[in-house]
Amino acid sequence: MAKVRVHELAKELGVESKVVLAKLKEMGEFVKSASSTVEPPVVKRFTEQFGADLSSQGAAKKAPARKAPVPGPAAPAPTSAPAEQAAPAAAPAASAPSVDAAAAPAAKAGPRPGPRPGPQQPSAEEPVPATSQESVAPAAPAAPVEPTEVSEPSAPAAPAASAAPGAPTPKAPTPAPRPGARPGAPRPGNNPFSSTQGMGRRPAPGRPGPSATPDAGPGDRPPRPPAGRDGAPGGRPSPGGAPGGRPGMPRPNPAMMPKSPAAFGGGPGGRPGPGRGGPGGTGAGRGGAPGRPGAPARGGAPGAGGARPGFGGGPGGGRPGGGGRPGQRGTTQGAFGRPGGPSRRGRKSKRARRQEFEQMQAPTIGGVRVRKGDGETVKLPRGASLTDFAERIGVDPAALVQMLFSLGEMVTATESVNDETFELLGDELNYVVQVVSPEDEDRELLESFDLEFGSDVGDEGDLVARPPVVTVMGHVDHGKTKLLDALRQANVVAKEAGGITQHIGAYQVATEVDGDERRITFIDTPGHEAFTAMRARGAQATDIAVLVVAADDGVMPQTVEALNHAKAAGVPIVVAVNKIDVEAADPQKVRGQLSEYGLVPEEYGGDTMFVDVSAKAELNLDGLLEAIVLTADASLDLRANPDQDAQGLVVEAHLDRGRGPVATVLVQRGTLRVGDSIVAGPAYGRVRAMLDEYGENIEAADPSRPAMVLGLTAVPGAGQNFIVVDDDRMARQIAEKRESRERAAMQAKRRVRRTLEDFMASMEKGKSQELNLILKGDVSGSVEALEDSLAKIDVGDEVNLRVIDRGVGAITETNVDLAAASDAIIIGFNVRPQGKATEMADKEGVEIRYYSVIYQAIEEIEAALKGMLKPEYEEVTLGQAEIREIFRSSKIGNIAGCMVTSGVIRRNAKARLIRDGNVASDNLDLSSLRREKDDVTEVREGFECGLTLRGYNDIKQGDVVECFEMREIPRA
Ligand SMILES: Nc1nc2c(ncn2[C@@H]2O[C@H](COP(=O)(O)OP(=O)(O)OP(=O)(O)O)[C@@H](O)[C@H]2O)c(=O)[nH]1
Repeated sequence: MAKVRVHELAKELGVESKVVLAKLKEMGEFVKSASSTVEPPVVKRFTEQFGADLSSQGAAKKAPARKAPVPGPAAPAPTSAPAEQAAPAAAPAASAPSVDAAAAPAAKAGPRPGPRPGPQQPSAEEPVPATSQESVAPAAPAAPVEPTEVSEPSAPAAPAASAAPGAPTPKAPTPAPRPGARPGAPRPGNNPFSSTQGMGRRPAPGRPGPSATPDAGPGDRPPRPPAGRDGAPGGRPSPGGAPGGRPGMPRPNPAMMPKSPAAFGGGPGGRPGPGRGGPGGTGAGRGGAPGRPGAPARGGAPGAGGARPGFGGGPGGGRPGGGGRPGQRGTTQGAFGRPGGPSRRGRKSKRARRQEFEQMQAPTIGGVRVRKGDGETVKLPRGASLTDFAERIGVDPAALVQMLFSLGEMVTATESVNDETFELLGDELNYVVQVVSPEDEDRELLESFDLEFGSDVGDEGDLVARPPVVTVMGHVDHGKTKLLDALRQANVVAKEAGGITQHIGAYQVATEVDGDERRITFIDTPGHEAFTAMRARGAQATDIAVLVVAADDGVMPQTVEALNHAKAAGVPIVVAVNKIDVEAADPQKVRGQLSEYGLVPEEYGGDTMFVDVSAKAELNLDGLLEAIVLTADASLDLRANPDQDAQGLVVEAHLDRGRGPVATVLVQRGTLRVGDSIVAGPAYGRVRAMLDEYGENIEAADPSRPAMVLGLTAVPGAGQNFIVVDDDRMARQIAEKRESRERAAMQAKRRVRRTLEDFMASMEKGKSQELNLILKGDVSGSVEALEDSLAKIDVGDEVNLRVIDRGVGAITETNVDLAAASDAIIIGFNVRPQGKATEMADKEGVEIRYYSVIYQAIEEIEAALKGMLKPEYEEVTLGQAEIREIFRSSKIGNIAGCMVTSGVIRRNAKARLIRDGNVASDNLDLSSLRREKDDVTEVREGFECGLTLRGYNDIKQGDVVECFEMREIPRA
């Protein structure tokens, strides 16, 4: 607040101006007269030191008057405003009258205050009663302060009590004692802030207080109106700053200025306490005495707040009784920003706190710190690598590698990791790792559209028998293809129709078994590779496997392999002992051999049907068909619901020039119809037309029926499932999601590989680079021609081209393996990949390039080689600037004040310093550039600028700074 004049201060304290003048002079303050102004800090100190005494003196004089008000509970009333404000708080606690009110707060506070204990309590009690009466008076001189407190309430109130009781005199005595006690506490006034306030206010009112003497009592001082407040609970409050506080505040007393929260109460709780107490005391002295004294006292006691202020004094303490309030006050103070400083905390926080947090979260395993999870689930596709896992949980793959190493497992970042290892890592890092197969992922995707693949809709009654789907497997050259061809011819229906003319990947034949026409569907792709590939995709198209064994050759490696695959898939086997037309045929031997593998012929008591046939001579083909039907009937329940949206598998697919994507699908359940919206793998569309194996259009395909579907947007992969959905939109959405997932998976694999390649290349090859190629062609002539032409490409010594393998024929998995191991690219000249080579190449990130024209291959490879050449650079001068002035900065170094004389000067460009026409220094970095006070990226000719050259200070007026940059020269 504003400055206060001596006479105002005197008035406030209820004494004569000369008294104040004298005291001020004692304090060493230079004051001339009653109208001299006193600075707030001085007022503060003054009130702290003499306020109590003076006010008590004053109070003494006015005592009478004071009392009046105080006493009655009514006290509050008069006070009105203050009282009211304080009232609320007080109310509760206050058991007693007005005064109590004040105390009340304290009371609550009490708890905390705890400190106060002993002494006070006693006193408190006494006081209490007094309190009730009110009054003020009390205050023993010395004690003054404390007494003021008033408290009343509960024990603690003690202090207050003293004051309060205040009944004038009588109380006084009591108070006295306590005072002592409290006082002990800190000297109230010491804390500049708190005290001040406390005192300040109180004083005023309390003046009386000072006198402690009850006698004088507030009454005397008429002015004391405040007393009223005091009396009223309100009074107290004021100190606290609490609402009540305000009231109290009225007093212009500079001391009150509290502003600083601290002032208020030092301790949160504190403030209230004391102050109030005081009040109580007050009434009379509202302050006066009480206030401060009390405060201090309490404060003291409590220790805590003690200091603070008088008022607040010890919150707890003070209030002895009531610590309760404190609470509140405390809060309030908090609001002010207590001590401390939030700011400081905030400043430090962000970074420091995050680090701390991460540290806490990061367990150290094997010396590596990796952030720990919260037990969340991480789904990984089967065969995922540590890099995949690291990406999902946002950590460095290298840390996981190191961590695993310390756990005893040596795994590279890109290597596929088994489920157990992920489980182990998950446990360590607090994640639940779920290895999800692509099929599971797809299932989830379909579920999100409320679709389910793989099960029939409806109940038993809806299921209808369907033909078995058969795959023919066996050793090389044992006659699989021949047999499939022969069986086509065996198709009774086909025979009538004139034979099958189309190969669509699967076909159906009809035969008669026990007089019934039975159909059988054959997958027209022999060999267990296709069968296995489908299974790898989670597709099981086959119901029965026909194992072809040449009677003249017997069981061979692939025979065993095939039967193992079939067994693993749980597919019943029918053995076709082929080539019985050959002389060397020994069908019995085959039976004997296979028995050793668990396939025991029925005639030997087993359950496997062996059928002797000749594909070439078309012998006993009907017998084989019958055996298939019988086996199906005996071991399988082949039924499906034909009345639902169709589902099934893609058996084969390709891009047809005229018809676009074409896919042969095998319906497994439901009926596929022209016009259906279908999604097959990442392809979708509406079935525009369907053809059967005869090349004829069909409108519908029921379970086990293969059909060639036209109308898809893309070519799906063999083994992928198809499903009919409600509309095209849903089909598109599902397909798009599948596609993006596949793309992401593929990119992830490739990305990893590239990174590794780059790393290895830089490590192993140093400056030179090498392009490894594997050449595959349709004929040896083309491969040689290609290699010769490549050898003639001249791109200098920096790049080496190396053909690490060459050969005739399809691109095989072996080729891909080698390419992956050597970071090579495979060039296919008029050849295509074989088997799973494409799939493997995708997985390994091996690039396969196909050509049918040699010069095109040469051209592209040459371009690739050039792309690998290190770029060449040339210097391009940007501009020059003349140094006109030099500004020296201890921080930045010498700053050149320049005028751009030509071109442009650009920040971060290169620069050279030219002095007297000679290059004084070259290849400098133009690290900062300014126009006026702004950082700029460039300054053009005719403008002034300030610039610095990183780490270079040897500049002089008249020097020229030439700015240039290096630009890449495109290769011819
Ligand atoms: N004598 C005789 N030769 C047969 C019979 N079945 C197949 N062959 C011949 O055996 C050879 C191999 O027949 P494929 O049908 O190509 O045998 P595959 O098992 O399909 O062979 P891959 O496709 O290489 O696995 C051909 O020359 C056929 O003509 C048969 O029943 N009797």
